[in-house]
Amino acid sequence: MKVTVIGTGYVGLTTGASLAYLNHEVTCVDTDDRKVEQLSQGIMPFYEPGLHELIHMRPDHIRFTSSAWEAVMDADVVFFAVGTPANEDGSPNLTFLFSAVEETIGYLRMKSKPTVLINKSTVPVGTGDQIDRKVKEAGLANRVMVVSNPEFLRQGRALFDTFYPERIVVGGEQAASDVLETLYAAVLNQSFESPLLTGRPDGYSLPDYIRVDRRSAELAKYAANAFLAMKISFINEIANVCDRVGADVRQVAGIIGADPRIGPSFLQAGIGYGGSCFPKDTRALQFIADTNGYDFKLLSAVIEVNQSQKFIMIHKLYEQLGELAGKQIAVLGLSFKPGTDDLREAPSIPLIRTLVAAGAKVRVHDPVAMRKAAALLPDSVHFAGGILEALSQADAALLITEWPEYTSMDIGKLKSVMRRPLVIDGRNALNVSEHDELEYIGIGIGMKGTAGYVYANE
Ligand SMILES: NC(=O)C1=CN([C@@H]2O[C@H](COP(=O)(O)OP(=O)(O)OC[C@H]3O[C@@H](n4cnc5c(N)ncnc54)[C@H](O)[C@@H]3O)[C@@H](O)[C@H]2O)C=CC1
Ligand SMILES: O=C(O)[C@H]1O[C@H](OP(=O)(O)OP(=O)(O)OC[C@H]2O[C@@H](n3ccc(=O)[nH]c3=O)[C@H](O)[C@@H]2O)[C@H](O)[C@@H](O)[C@@H]1O
Repeated sequence: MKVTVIGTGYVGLTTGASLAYLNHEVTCVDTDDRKVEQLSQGIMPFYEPGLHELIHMRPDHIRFTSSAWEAVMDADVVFFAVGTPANEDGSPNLTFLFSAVEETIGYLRMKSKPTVLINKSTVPVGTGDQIDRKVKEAGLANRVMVVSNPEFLRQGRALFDTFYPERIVVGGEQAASDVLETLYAAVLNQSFESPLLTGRPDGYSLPDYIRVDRRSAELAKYAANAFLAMKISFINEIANVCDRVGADVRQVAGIIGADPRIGPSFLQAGIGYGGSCFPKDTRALQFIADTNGYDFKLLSAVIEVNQSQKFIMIHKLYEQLGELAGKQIAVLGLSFKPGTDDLREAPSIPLIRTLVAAGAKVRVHDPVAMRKAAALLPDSVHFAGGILEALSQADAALLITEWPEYTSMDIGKLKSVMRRPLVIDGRNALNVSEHDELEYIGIGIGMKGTAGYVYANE
């Protein structure tokens, strides 16, 4: 099929690259000329494992342009995958989406070929209906259909999630979802050769193709993210109780997660969720509920817990060091999670700003996100060329992102360069043994000193 993807961010580029790999003819459009120029030269605008290689596997099936005109005129389907960032009040900003929609509809007026408009951006319920109304007002109802096709990929695992999804959700009329079933046929019946080194996961079963109405598809996207965010805030609250009563949240999570009604995933306690989606989508759902006359109390608590959770690291640091002024602090990890250089809503940024404001000398390290972080952090922050340089002479180290480089660190070496061997692990990710003699503090696991774990009330 001839596919046009509008927006070449994490979602658009992943969608375009994977459909090109599956032998569709893909044109990716972006208003950012610099991005288009880079992509045309084979340079990735962001870090996503395997994406660069995937695009190079089908160079004849994918092209990049900043002009939507030709791409839309030729297309069987047009994806919208532009950003829907949060406004000040939490509502999603739909300016980019409607600008792309208006432009596309303008071109569709001059085209007789049937076209399906597929919205992949995360949008409030009713947005698809609004697009549909615009299509009808333009007199295109007989040849243009509008569907919602929410995206569930995770950054850092975008290709894996795209080739091996649990479900593909399509909201819209039957004829349009039939077109998408053909478009995604290779994924739905897994009739492609895996482009990923990992291959098809053991025990993987074919994805469900879920046909629903457009509004349910739109709401399901927010509901999925809100539920996952709720699991994280829940386990973080349990972790905070663990710290006070002398229990280990890792053990508690293991026990509750063994119940299939709860499930083991998204029960990793730490300093909370970040990224471009959970924070924005939870606020958006709260806004949607609110403006429709419903006070979503549970969701408000999820958001509130997450906002304070990151600062638990600072409290723990004060407890240990008393005063932060003049102290040297190493920060390991800047991106909002491993496998990405994305810093949107990354807890590292407010944490580092707080440390600097308290007078601490901060050295940071991240395997991929340092270049992007430079623009967001105070000038006094030192960007270390390596992990040991970051830790050198540190009074304490904060582990913010659980990159494998950090979790596999040689503890002996780490201790040998630090002034005080104090590590606060915001992800409970370090494997610290009895003999390490590290002052190790996690989230909801007490403090490990030479006398074993010590809890707040002991
Ligand atoms: N990042 C993620 O992991 C996921 C994101 N989503 C949703 O997908 C949507 C896109 O997210 P990302 O890919 O992260 O966004 P992004 O911010 O990485 O990329 C959006 C792209 O759209 C381009 N753009 C904006 N207006 C345009 C226009 N009128 N015409 C052409 N290009 C235009 C921008 O220049 C940018 O390159 C959002 O609604 C997000 O909530 C959904 C699932 C996963
Ligand atoms: O709508 C989106 O954009 C996407 O949002 C998330 O994906 P992503 O933000 O890439 O990352 P996750 O792996 O879900 O992690 C989000 C945050 O939660 C944190 N997290 C995750 C799991 C956990 O147990 N504990 C925890 O603190 C991570 O550190 C990270 O900061 C969802 O997992 C995707 O399904 C969804 O498509």
